[in-house]
Amino acid sequence: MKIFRSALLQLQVCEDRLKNLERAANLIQQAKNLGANLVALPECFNSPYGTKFFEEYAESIPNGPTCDMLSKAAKENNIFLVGGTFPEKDNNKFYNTCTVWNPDGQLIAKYRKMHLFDIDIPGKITFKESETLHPGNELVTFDFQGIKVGLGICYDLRFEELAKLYRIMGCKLLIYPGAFNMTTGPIHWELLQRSRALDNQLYVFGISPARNESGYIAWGHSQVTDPWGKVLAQADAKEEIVQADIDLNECDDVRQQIPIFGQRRTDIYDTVRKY
Ligand SMILES: NC(=O)CC(=O)C(=O)O
Repeated sequence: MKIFRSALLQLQVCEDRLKNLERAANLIQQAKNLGANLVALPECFNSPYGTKFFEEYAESIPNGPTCDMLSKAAKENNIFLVGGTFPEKDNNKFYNTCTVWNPDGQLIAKYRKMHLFDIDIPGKITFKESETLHPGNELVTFDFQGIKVGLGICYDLRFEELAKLYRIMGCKLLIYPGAFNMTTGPIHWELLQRSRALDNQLYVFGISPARNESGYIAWGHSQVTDPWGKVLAQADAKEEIVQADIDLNECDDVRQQIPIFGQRRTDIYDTVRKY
């Protein structure tokens, strides 16, 4: 499918897991009513974003209320659903994990955040995901009706090598559920997505929770960027659905007209996956 409608769900997340799931299910249905066939949720959509919440809200995959909701919503609405992220528990370890569901409600991909968000900007923000989480060690793609889609989560956006490897693997779309904050969001969120899109000549989706009022405050501004690096659609801070019609001919056009991928000097440098 070369042209399809996508919907990014900038969900308002609260401390009540079941309310978050209900609200997400409702927005998914609204997205379907708008004609979307690829729908994506934000990072940490079943819980507030914070190391003190991860263990309490963690579920094993594919068992648990969050997977149940995602599977049912994908099936009932006959859509591909990128289930944002939620804390995963596996063998007493915790991960920040994205699941993807097909229109039959089957789990078709699972990606664990590879680069944990450990930063310290004095007087602004200190965050250490590695206090409770383990990183994932695998790149993950899925097939959306003939299109290869690569997955990353939030801080992963900052690592160009990951995006480049997905390009090398043949991706035309990268999807990043993410929750940037009020310090890094205004300066980096849009720029990073445009950079990944431009460098790799592919579409990039960034899906944030809506702005909340306390704790870790999400920047919002969920965004769709095209392979020219142009922002096609962007949310403000509140809950909303960002809808965009994606034309993959744009990827082919930019790749043909500015053929940088084949012009890389891989005799001098390269980006290599080590497993
Ligand atoms: N929350 C993240 O993982 C990343 C982030 O906010 C940033 O890179 O800035």
